[in-house]
Amino acid sequence: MADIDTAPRVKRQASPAAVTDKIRTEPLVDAAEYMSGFGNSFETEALPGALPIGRNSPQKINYGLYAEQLSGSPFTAPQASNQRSWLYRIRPTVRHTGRFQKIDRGFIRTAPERDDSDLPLGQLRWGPVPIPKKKLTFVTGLHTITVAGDSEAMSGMAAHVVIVTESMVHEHFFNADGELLIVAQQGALRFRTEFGLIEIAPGEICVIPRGVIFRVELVDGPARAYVCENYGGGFTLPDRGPIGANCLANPRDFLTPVAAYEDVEEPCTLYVKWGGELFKTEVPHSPLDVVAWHGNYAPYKYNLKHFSPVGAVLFDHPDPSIFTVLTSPSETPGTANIDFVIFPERWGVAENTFRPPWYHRNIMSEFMGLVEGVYDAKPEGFVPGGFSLHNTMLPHGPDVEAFEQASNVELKPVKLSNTLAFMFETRFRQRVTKYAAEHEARQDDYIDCWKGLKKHFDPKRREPR
Ligand SMILES: O=C(O)Cc1cc(O)ccc1O
Ligand SMILES: [Fe+2]
Repeated sequence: MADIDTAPRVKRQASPAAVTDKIRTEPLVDAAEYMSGFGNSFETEALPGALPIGRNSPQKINYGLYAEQLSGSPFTAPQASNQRSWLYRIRPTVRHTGRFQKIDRGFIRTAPERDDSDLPLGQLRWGPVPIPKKKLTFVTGLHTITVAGDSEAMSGMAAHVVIVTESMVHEHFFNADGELLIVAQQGALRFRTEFGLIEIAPGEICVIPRGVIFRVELVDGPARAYVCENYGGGFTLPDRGPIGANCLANPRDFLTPVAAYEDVEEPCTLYVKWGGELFKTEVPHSPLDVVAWHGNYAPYKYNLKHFSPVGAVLFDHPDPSIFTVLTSPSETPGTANIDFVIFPERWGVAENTFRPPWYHRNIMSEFMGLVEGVYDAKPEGFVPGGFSLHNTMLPHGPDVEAFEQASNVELKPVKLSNTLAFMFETRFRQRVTKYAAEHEARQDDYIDCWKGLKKHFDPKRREPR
């Protein structure tokens, strides 16, 4: 039996999740509650009757709330990609921002800047970035590893590693440069957002759309996560083509929080990433004051255990696109701005097949991370919390050990267990930041993992068909 969480995940009775005196650092008693579905038009209210019925913007709103629209696509985007939500809140967001002050952006970088280092072109791999003793929040702990494309043109991405050792208290953040896909690797994270509460643990992901205000708290100790910042079209489910209506990531397994607000009159700092710079603004109250909302532009989470992989059931190794969880499309059909691809537990059954990834060169660039376990192409050196970069057109594939093993092993059905790797794959080159280039976790000897691949060529050798 696959180890699948069968407990109900969606509590349908939304209880008012209000906090009225101070900002919480403990989970709400009745912690996260979610609604199921991907890209739905959701509606949720933390106080009964807070949502106007049949209209968005009546003259007066129950409880004295303000109505505000948050647009995730141009007003006139085609129906299928049109995204917006209506938020009914204690104060409009314009009251949650004062004058902005530019501050040090730390290790955050944004395309298209070249954060020059002397690192020559090459296949690259890093061990895990250690979790230090010093205090790092979700904002100060963001370390950019690669940038790709052009955030000004709203295309491309950045790959970051975030290390969190401290909860944000009286601090909030929004990113105007892109949406954030967070892949929890070590330790759980609680996202208190304008739209409600999301908790993720290793093996789970969440997506915070561009512009959504949130703060991040620790749940059970320090945390490390990978973050894909998507400057382009919002992540969506890939078309399944001939696979049909089911498998891969199913819409019902995506969870969006129910409304939860706090009515807190205490000084708060709002950090904003805008145009590659970091700003802050101070206001005397919490911005997480949305009592009700409806719409299809909202954060969501997904447990990667619910991904149903489809693969080769007789022979050969399919392209990794078969394992796409989410895709950020570009204007060119079939050419993703980003594909978020996972390599989860699965069975290997293909006959007369070299089962690990083939040796290859790819026009797309591949940033990979490992949440847990072992990746079949790299049994050594690619460790949980680490990451690798195989850039546009750079050759790569299984290391010597994986090649020897897969070339000689008896091909019985084998369960690949204890493994969860992923890839942020983009159509753009990924530029390595100075921080990543100079980091001591970078494995200078990475390319030696292929050094032992020997010449086996023999013009007289024939394999049985
Ligand atoms: O390079 C990698 O390890 C990722 C990858 C996996 C796979 O099964 C096929 C192609 C590919 O790029
Ligand atoms: Fe690859």
